Amino acid sequence: MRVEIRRLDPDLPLPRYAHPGDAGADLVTAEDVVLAPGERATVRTGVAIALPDGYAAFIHPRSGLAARSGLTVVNAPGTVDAGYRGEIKVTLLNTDTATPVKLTRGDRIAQMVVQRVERAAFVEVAELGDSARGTGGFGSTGGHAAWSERG
Ligand SMILES: O=c1ccn([C@H]2C[C@H](O)[C@@H](COP(=O)(O)OP(=O)(O)OP(=O)(O)O)O2)c(=O)[nH]1
Ligand SMILES: [Mg+2]
Repeated sequence: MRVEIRRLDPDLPLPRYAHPGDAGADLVTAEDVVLAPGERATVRTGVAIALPDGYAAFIHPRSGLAARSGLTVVNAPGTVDAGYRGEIKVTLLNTDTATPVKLTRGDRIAQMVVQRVERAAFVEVAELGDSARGTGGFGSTGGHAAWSERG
């Protein structure tokens, strides 16, 4: 699909899918930033997009950075609305307890997945229809061994 994009920073690359078939296009940071352990920062990506109605873009962490450095996206997945024309930004968090994460302008920091989204018409009713799950949630089907240690 065609998505209009504006480069707000002429020296930075556009979001790019690393391989055919990839769901996420990598976003880069427009800023140099060092995140101390536990620190977060909202960084600019140097791009703005115009998604068609009925679509949204979701900003996800990159697994390699998460696994190797503990870098994540605080509000993952971040939601970019179809109507948003501002610069796309990413709120990063260094979840590591000991090591700072150093990011250099142009580093790929997150990935953006463009998806079709429904617009719901919320219809108020007195009773909801039955379902197999009912109101069970939050571990109702069983949990993890570690849960018992937490009582
Ligand atoms: O990771 C993100 C999340 C959001 N946005 C932009 C695009 C999105 O359309 C807009 C609003 O995002 P959201 O609705 O999540 O934030 P909010 O705190 O509810 O702000 P608002 O009151 O502006 O909706 O901010 C980003 O650039 N990056
Ligand atoms: Mg909002």
